[in-house]
Amino acid sequence: MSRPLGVANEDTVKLTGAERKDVRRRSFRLLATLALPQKKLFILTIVLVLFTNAARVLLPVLIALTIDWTLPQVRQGNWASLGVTGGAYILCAILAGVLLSWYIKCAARISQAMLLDLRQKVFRHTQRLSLEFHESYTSGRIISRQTSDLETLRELLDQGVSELASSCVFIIFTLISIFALDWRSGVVVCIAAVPVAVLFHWYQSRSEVLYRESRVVSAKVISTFVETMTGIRAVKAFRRERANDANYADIAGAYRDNNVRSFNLFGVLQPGLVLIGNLTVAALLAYGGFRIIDGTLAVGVLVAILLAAKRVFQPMDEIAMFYSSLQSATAALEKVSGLLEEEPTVREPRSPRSIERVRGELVFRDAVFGYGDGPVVMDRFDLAIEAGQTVAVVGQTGAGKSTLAKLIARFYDLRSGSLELDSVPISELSNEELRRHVVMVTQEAFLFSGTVAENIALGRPGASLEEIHDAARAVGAHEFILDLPDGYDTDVNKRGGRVSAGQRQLLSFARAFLADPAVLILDEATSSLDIPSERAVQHGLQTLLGNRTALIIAHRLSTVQIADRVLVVHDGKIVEDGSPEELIAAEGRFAVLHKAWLDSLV
Ligand SMILES: Nc1ncnc2c1ncn2[C@@H]1O[C@H](COP(=O)(O)OP(=O)(O)OP(=O)(O)O)[C@@H](O)[C@H]1O
Repeated sequence: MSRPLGVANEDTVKLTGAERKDVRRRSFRLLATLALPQKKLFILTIVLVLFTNAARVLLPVLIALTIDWTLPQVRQGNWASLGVTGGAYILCAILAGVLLSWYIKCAARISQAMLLDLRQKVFRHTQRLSLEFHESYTSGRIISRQTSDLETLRELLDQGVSELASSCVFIIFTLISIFALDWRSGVVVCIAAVPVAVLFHWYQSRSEVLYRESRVVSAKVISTFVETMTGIRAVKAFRRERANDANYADIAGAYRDNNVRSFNLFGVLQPGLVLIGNLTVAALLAYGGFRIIDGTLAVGVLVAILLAAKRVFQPMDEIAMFYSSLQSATAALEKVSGLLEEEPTVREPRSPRSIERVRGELVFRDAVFGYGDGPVVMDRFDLAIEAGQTVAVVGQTGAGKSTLAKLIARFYDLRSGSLELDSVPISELSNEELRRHVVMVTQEAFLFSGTVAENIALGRPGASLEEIHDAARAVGAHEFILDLPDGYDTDVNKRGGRVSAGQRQLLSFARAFLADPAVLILDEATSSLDIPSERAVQHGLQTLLGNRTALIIAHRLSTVQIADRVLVVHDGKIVEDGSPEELIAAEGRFAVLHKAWLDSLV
């Protein structure tokens, strides 16, 4: 039987005994790592809970004392006894209030610190996970882990835990006080614990599956929403609105049904507890009444016992609520801990090597690669690219051009064989060093929120404004940047700051220029541009390439003209390799592509 590692069994609602044990163990381990740094505050909170509840429990005992001892004393003229019990009562009431307020503050500090820690852990960890993980685990799911699951945990930690601790201590103290007043009545209250335990067990076994299902369905609601909105252009282009509405209504309906079933279950638990509570008080009253007639119980004691018994069942309501949010939060914790258990497939080397003077020579040897467990995309691949060479990679769609680029950038690791940069396997370089030597400019030319200058500076954090301007000038982006509303300080996400696809491309060239890597990869980098814009960026491109090693993946053969060498890739293999002129003369695949391109220009 396989262990439900990471997010593997995330959508399974009914787990086997062993799976359930594993999932619970990792959830509580996570909770423990979050709680551990709050150790001192926890101890203080426990002490406060004990004292607050001791003060609260003393109140009905003091009432019993007043009825059975103080009143007869006052009748005999001893007014000082009233001062003693009255003063003690006021003192206990004030103490209970002050300690309660302190305790609430401590509990809130603990829960907020734990949540902050968890939120950061989830963010940091999901960022660290490899591309392979993100390609199968949709962003919608991650958003649901980060929002709805953490929100469920927040509800539990914010109110649930503190109320549970307080309620339990209160119940125990109250029970002790009942035993102290009259042990026989204490036994009656304890008997009532049997149906309470049966009811909780019934609720727990049914709600566990329901709450796990709730997490799965809630993640689906969020994922569907996020994916529809991210693909809103395609939705509109293909008129998917109506079909999406129906799909969303089904998923949201399933979530509603799940919630209704949870409420129905809770609707049995809560009134069940109230009923048991009322029956116990009635039993105590009947039993106590007979004993007053017998003369074996004082009236004041019975009043205090009844007050205390009512108070034993009062927090049951809160415990029921807590139990419900505990079940929900446990299901959420199962999912979040699963996500945190995932390991990046592309790992940092334990003892990284370093390249002293990087030249930019790339060598694939007997490289085998496939995505995840999928089919082999590159089989026993060999390729050597000299330092400083500009290599264009062409080939049909799906031939493996982008895969080649992504392997050099180490977005994925090879299944076997090696890929070396200046004779050092790239998997032995630290991520930081590899990113310094190899920069990839992608088609999307993603801009982060912030100013134009900040976006260029990403290429080399800490670069001066002068260096940023020089980089923009070098690739021909300076002029259009100056025309933006605030020049280099223009916010790229604000109205007026939005730039065209070609301008975005130039900004990413400037970023890469500033980074000054030894190896530059341009994956379809100019394909989103129209012919005039492409001409405009050609100059920038030439400057950018300079003397570095460059791998250009281009559908448009105009870019190929600036290459020293052309590789034609087919089915993950290099089928032609030579200078553009040689390949045209050889009349192979490249010559056909080249002719078709020339014809298209006419
Ligand atoms: N993330 C992925 N997961 C699984 N298979 C993938 C992934 N990306 C690409 N592939 C597969 O790998 C093969 C090579 O794809 P690749 O993207 O490298 O081709 P390409 O030559 O760049 O194509 P195009 O010119 O259309 O971008 C294809 O069969 C493709 O289906």
